[in-house]
Amino acid sequence: MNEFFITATDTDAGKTYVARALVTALVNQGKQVAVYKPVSAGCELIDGELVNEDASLLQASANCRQSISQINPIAFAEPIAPHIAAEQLAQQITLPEIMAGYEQVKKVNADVVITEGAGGWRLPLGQGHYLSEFAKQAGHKVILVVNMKLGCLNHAMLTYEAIIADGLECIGWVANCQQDMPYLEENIAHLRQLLPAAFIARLEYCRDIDKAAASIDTSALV
Ligand SMILES: Nc1ncnc2c1ncn2[C@@H]1O[C@H](COP(=O)(O)OP(=O)(O)OP(=O)(O)O)[C@@H](O)[C@H]1O
Ligand SMILES: C[C@H](N)[C@H](N)CCCCCC(=O)O
Ligand SMILES: [Mg+2]
Repeated sequence: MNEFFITATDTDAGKTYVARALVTALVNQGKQVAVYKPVSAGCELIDGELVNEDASLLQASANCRQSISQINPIAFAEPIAPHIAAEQLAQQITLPEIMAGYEQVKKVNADVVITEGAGGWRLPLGQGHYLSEFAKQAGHKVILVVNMKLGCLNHAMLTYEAIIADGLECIGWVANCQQDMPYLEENIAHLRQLLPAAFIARLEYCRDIDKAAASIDTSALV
């Protein structure tokens, strides 16, 4: 089983978008693909269950018939930093809970599991822990989504450095070009030189996820 963790330069950078495109590309190659979104904040209450949009979108792209609660075991209603949402409810987000949720996902026996983080690499869980520790404990390979906008060079480099300093492998990065950026080509060219990871995709603004999927080079993932 191949296991990947999607992180990004920031929240709203395109992790879910890239994860959906990647899942779609792998499903189109005939793979069984499962998904995991361990922690979410920003949910709708549907039939008594907190449903996060990322989890629903990932569920719709994947092909392992997972429930929303299996995909996203830790969910908070408010769209805020998850550990603050937990604090407000006098709850704690713990790594064992996140690992236990992942054990359930592994039982699906998929060929590939794509996990989407929340926020950026160093997302706090509270009590001095971070979501990056889950990626490390689970031994995931990391894919970095760079939201192409002014300031992304610094964010991309710092994120890459933190992934490596944590002892994980960053196997690839995606340039997510969802907005106009002056000198976009130059910025991408510099990142290709600066980031020692495979350039997996350049994604333009596009609402058609199948088109985005077709732009992904999955060869670095095998
Ligand atoms: N290349 C793109 N083309 C069109 N829309 C995009 C693209 N990239 C991202 N978006 C849209 O931008 C918004 C933010 O992207 P997304 O939800 O994937 O970010 P995220 O990193 O997953 O955020 P979060 O930290 O909340 O999980 C979404 O509405 C998404 O559909
Ligand atoms: C609500 C938002 N869309 C994400 N789900 C959570 C982003 C948390 C970011 C925390 C931080 O690093 O400041
Ligand atoms: Mg997301």
